[in-house]
This record gives sequence, C-alpha cells and structure tokens, in this order.
Amino acid sequence: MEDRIVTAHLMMEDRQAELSLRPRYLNEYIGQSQVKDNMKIYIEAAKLRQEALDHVLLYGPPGLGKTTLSNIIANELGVSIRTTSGPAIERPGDLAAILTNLQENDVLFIDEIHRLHRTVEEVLYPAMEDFALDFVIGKGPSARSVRLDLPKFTLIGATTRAGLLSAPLRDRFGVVSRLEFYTEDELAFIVSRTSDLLGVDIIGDASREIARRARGTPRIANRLLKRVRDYAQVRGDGIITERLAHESLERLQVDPMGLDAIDHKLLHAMISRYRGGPVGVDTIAASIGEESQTIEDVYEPYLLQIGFLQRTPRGRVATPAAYLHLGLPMPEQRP
Ligand SMILES: Nc1ncnc2c1ncn2[C@@H]1O[C@H](COP(=O)(O)OP(=O)(O)OP(=O)(O)O)[C@@H](O)[C@H]1O
Ligand SMILES: [Mg+2]
Repeated sequence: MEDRIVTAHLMMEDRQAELSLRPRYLNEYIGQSQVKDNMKIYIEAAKLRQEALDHVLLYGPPGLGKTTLSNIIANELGVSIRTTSGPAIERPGDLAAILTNLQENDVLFIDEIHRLHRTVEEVLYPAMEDFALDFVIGKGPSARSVRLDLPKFTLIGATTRAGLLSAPLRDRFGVVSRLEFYTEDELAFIVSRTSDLLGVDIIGDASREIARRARGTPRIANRLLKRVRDYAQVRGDGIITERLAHESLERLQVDPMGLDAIDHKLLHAMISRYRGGPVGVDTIAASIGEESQTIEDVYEPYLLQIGFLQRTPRGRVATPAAYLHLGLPMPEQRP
C-alpha cells in the first residue's frame, strides 16, 4: 500500500526489529506519562486483590505503542497474553474457543477491535460483563439457552478508530486511554535507547535530529534510525553524527517537520486547487489519488497535531502555519 519512509504503519522490515526493541516493562516505556501513571495504579490494585484488571481500551494513531503497552500490562500483571485481532476472529465459535482457553486473570488482546464482526461482538458482551458465554441449544419450542462460565480475564482492545466502536462495546471497558503523539525529547530518548539495543554509536544531537522528523511516532523514529545507521556505515565510519543524520534524512526526503512527498502533495493540492479549503476529505483523497480512510488514519492526525490542518464542519482547512512551512503566500481573502 505505502512505501513511504514516514508511514506509521507497521512494515515488513519493522516486524523483526520491533520484537527486540519493544520495551517489556512500564519503566522502559517512554512517555505517555498520564496513561502510564494510571495503569500503574490499576495494575497494582488488581495484583493486591489478586483479581483480573478491568478491561482496557487503548486508542490512538498507528505506531504509538498500543501493542507494546498491552504486552507490558500482561507482563506487569504476571499473566499470559493471548493476541488476536478483530478481522481474524471470523465466527462466534472462534471467539468462544479463545475465551474458554484462557487461564484465570489472563489478558486477551484484540487488535483492530473496531473491525470485529457484529455476531462476534455480541458474544463479547456477556463475556466482558459477566465472564460468561450464552448459547442456545436446540431449535423451536424446545430450544433453551445455556450459560457457560468463563475464567475472569482482562480484555485489552486496541484501535486507531475509537469512533468506529459501537457504544455497547465501548461502554464495557472500565479503562479507556488515548495514546498521544510523543514529544521530541521523548523520541530522542527512544532513539538513544534503540541505538543502545542495536549497538550503534550515536553522538551529539543526532538523536534529536532523527526525533524531530519522526512525526511524534516511535515506530517512525526507530525506522529512520535504521536508515541513518546504514548511511553512516557507508558514508562515514558507522558513528551517527548530527551531520550524517541530517544528510541521510534529507536524502530520504523527509523534511524537518517529518513531512514527506505525500504530505506535501496533499497540502499543495488543498492550497492550489481549493484555496486552502474548507474541502472534504473525499475530495482531497480523489485529487491526490489516495483513499479517504488512509488520509484520515495516517496523514491527517499528524498534520492536525502540528497545526497544519484544521477540521471544520465544512471540511479541512490548511492553516497559516502550513502556508509558512511550504513557503506559499496566504490568499488575500478566505471564502
Ligand atoms: N513508549 C515507548 N517507548 C519506547 N519504544 C516504544 C514506545 N512505544 C512504542 N515503541 C516502539 O515503537 C514500536 C511500535 O509500537 P507498537 O507496535 O506498540 O505500536 P501500535 O500503537 O500497536 O501500532 P499499530 O496501530 O500499527 O498496531 C514498538 O516496537 C517499540 O519499539
Ligand atoms: Mg499494534
């Protein structure tokens, strides 16, 4: 789908690395202090009571650490985690099989939970609320409903689109946490940590140079670091200096705000064809040949975050900051 270096989506090349780079405990998990502080208390309390932790919903843009945090929660609780995803659970029976195989207090992690099939979701309601499965035996007048008790468990749901969750599902989560984009300081710290794990020397402000262009996203920071490392090995002596980092990132066409060619195309299209908006996402999508969903999930959240785009009832608007960054003059009068 995408081959941009700054995509927040998990790419093939990230897969292997992410397993080894993933922090395993809360104290290694950088940033997200509010979520982390709350989780610490809930985890501690659940452990003291020797109970399952309340169900947790984690939401936020891709690559911010939802899967990582879910694994950490299970680790901190000292329980096993069973991982699956919304689209992977095809039938109610598949979910029933997973649920009946859990041990007391285990974590069940459902990624992309907004993509659960309706019929599967309905099995989840009594499971979350009463730790029970309801099913009907027989047909017609002799049919009766049977309830099967399940072990107590913690459901952790992750989604990039909390808005797509049905109200009954959302209401069954005791803890709902939104992950935020990371600050430059936090990302620089993550880059240093990853360099240590990879055994790469990174000096001076090189980690900051990478952090600045990582779109607030650890996954992108780690990916950029790996590209810069390659460059430093070939063009230098393997040590990542600020200058080498800068050069290689320029070559990758990631600008100092972390925007790449597609972000530029998007903003340019809005400005040159629609006078900076307001313009609907579907229209933007059509004019640059991307899917609206991709724009909403991937490109837009960061552009909104850095204040280059604004969402209005009439569509998206490019802000003065965006014009300034692109070096374009603002139109005289906005419609
Ligand atoms: N707080 C953090 N501290 C250090 N590294 C992190 C942190 N959060 C994420 N990472 C790094 O970023 C990578 C991506 O994180 P993760 O896979 O958890 O994101 P995600 O939110 O689940 O993304 P997706 O929405 O695509 O599933 C991890 O492998 C890890 O190396
Ligand atoms: Mg994930």
